Amino acid sequence: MTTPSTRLPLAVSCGEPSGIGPDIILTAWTMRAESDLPPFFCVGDPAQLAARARMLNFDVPVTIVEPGQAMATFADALPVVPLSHRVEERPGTPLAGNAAGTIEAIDRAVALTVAGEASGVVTAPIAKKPLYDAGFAHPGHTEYLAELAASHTGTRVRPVMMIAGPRLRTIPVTIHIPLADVPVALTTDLIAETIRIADGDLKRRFGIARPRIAVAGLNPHAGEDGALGTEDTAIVAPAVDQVRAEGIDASGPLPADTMFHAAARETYDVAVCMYHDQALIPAKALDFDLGVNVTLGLPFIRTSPDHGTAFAIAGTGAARPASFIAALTMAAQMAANGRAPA
Ligand SMILES: NC(=O)C1=CN([C@@H]2O[C@H](COP(=O)(O)OP(=O)(O)OC[C@H]3O[C@@H](n4cnc5c(N)ncnc54)[C@H](O)[C@@H]3O)[C@@H](O)[C@H]2O)C=CC1
Ligand SMILES: NCC(=O)COP(=O)(O)O
Repeated sequence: MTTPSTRLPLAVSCGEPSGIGPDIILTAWTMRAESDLPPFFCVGDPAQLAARARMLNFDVPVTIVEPGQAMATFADALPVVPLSHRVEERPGTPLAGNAAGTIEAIDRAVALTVAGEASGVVTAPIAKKPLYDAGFAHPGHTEYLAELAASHTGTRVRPVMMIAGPRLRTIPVTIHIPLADVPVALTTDLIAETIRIADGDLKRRFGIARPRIAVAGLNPHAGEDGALGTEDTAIVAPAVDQVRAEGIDASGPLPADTMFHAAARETYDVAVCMYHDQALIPAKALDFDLGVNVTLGLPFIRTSPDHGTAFAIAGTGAARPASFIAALTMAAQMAANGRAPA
């Protein structure tokens, strides 16, 4: 892996073409000066992006580039590294025929970053269902990026999702699985591994010298000493004990209902939660517009806005770009911190 550099652009994958990905990419580019945006290129279909710009009444010159030309182009035009697949412009309606381009954009953005032509990957949102229908066999970006990373490096990669906002960072140990499967999927090893990855990446990528990690219980009141479920004492607590013995500043299992209020949030740098909604509800409730989805544990930088494809407002001009801008800014900051995992 090449060490990321701030002298490189970020690679933005276009995401679901029928969603608000094109809207937020184009809007962010128009705000590049006022938002002091790090330069980026989009991996996407230039014709589709130009069509969306016209629909939004944006005067955005879309210019096809090689990645190496993006830095020089960014001030005057939106640099686009073109896909080999064409993408049909149909805001609000996901099309099965666009799936190949959506996936190619992720593949190319990762490949260019691994090859040292971009400082990190910022993904615009994908809709899961149209990709599943097209045969995409991964729950989401997070898991797919880990597979791509493993294929580039030859090493197993365990990806960890973190939603990071100005007021709260949370990590779900289990991600896109049915709620009923969560208790079975949770193991002491999985929780301990998640905490270790969080600890390592918060140090390396975010410059937090000794991350304070709060670990949520699974059950109400963290199981109330076994009276409300046994997983907290049998599975979660041993994971916390294990990582504490290794020197990590972890605490828990904590009752999830009382760990997200303002005073409680002052006591930790990240909350490790047991399932998707336990982590994402407080993060999005507090910081939806400024939340960033970061994948920890990868050998390259990846961020994304915390929101989805918002089909109902694609092409209308109603999509707010703030979370995408925060994702760009955070990726650039992580690149400036400059350390890839050992
Ligand atoms: N990083 C990613 O790739 C993510 C993808 N998704 C996918 O997005 C699709 C839609 O998911 P939903 O649950 O409906 O979540 P969503 O985030 O797309 O939309 C939720 C609500 O927030 C609004 N909204 C979202 N982003 C907005 C923005 N930038 N500006 C203004 N309003 C905004 C939408 O209009 C909607 O009312 C699903 O297929 C899901 O899998 C969801 C979250 C993240
Ligand atoms: N709920 C978060 C989400 O769907 C984003 O997932 P991913 O595509 O970044 O893995």
